[in-house]
Amino acid sequence: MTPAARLQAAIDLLDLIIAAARDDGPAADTLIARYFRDRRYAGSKDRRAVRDLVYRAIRAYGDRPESGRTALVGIAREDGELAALFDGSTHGPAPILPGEGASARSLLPRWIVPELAELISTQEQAALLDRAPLHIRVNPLKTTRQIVLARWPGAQPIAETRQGVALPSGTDVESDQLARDGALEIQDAGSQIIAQVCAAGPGMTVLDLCAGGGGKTLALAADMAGEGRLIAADTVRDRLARLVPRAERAGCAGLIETLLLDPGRESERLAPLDSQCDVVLIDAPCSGSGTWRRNPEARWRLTPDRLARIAALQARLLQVAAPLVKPGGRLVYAVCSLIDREGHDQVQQFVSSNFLWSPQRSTEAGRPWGLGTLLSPQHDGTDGFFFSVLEKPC
Ligand SMILES: C[S@@+](CC[C@H](N)C(=O)[O-])C[C@H]1O[C@@H](n2cnc3c(N)ncnc32)[C@H](O)[C@@H]1O
Repeated sequence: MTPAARLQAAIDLLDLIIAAARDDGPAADTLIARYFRDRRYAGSKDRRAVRDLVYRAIRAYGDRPESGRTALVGIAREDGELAALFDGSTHGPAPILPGEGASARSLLPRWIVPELAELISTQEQAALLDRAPLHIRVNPLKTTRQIVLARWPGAQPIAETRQGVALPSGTDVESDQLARDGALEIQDAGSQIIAQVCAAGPGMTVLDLCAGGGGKTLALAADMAGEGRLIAADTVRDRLARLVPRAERAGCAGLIETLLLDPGRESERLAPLDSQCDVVLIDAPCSGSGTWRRNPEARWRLTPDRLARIAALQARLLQVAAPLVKPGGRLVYAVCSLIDREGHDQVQQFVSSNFLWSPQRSTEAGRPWGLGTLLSPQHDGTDGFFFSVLEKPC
């Protein structure tokens, strides 16, 4: 492919990605893979160049661009070499017309900025799109942090985590024997801290209400050292199915029960756990604004309506979870988001109608924010999270 043809391919792909973001369609990576499956003439260099252009555009715009062309014309305005590729050649894009519309750069969707926690400075907002570090969690059921630290030059323990290790970016973790044996998992330090503040221990009954593929479930299982009852619940069968082989590899399958919930009827299925749980973790479905550095395209999918629906679900999940905690037990509420409506305000609202529950400060990590803690990429080197630990009255 000529450089101009690669640019046209990026424009076409961005059109598909923009439409999918608007209509809740497939993720950018899926669309890119499909696009090249149908274009076998594109070699690996072509694919890499097109993908780089697509992601450059995705990172450049917080608001969904009008089209692939307006997105790349916007970038071409700052990059003469790219502008020269709008050359009207056979497979290339038409020349840029004088006064042609171009998308305006922004880091975050404009409407979201006033929704972010006040603590998040403009610099921190920019850091939400920085490159994410590579963090792993060592599985103490299989190995030790010392062994893992010795495995890779440049590996560093992560402060505030018991089992976290930061690795140089690009380290091939997934094909390493330790990963294949379930001795480590790729997991952001923020997620590790949230699992830690649950303070799960041997012999406890623990419910992971939104367990998904089980990232935090596995960390809870390790803290329980294989003893007790750990229920991993979710409304999506495929996500829970992914947890099973991971738990087997991690050596904790015997501890974990999976429980598929019916959306809207969660309480019926969970009734046998009424007042039984030492810990309930709600790792709530959220906008994901704290993980936009890993998934920048998600900025184009979030709308005010969608945020309102997510916030309503989060409030309902707090109501579902509260009766399941035993007197003196803990409810841990977490979102990978820095939007107050999803974190700070949810807990405030919960405690105002459940005023005997007491918020606990259970880690030195992050900054106190309302009745919980905020973690952010710039301040803490983690993804962005809000979490709160609430103790049920005895
Ligand atoms: C933030 S993700 C969980 C990530 C997971 N805890 C981990 O650490 O890998 C939120 C999860 O909530 C689940 N979910 C959505 N609605 C739910 C509901 N009504 N009840 C329980 N889980 C729900 C989603 O399917 C999704 O897996």
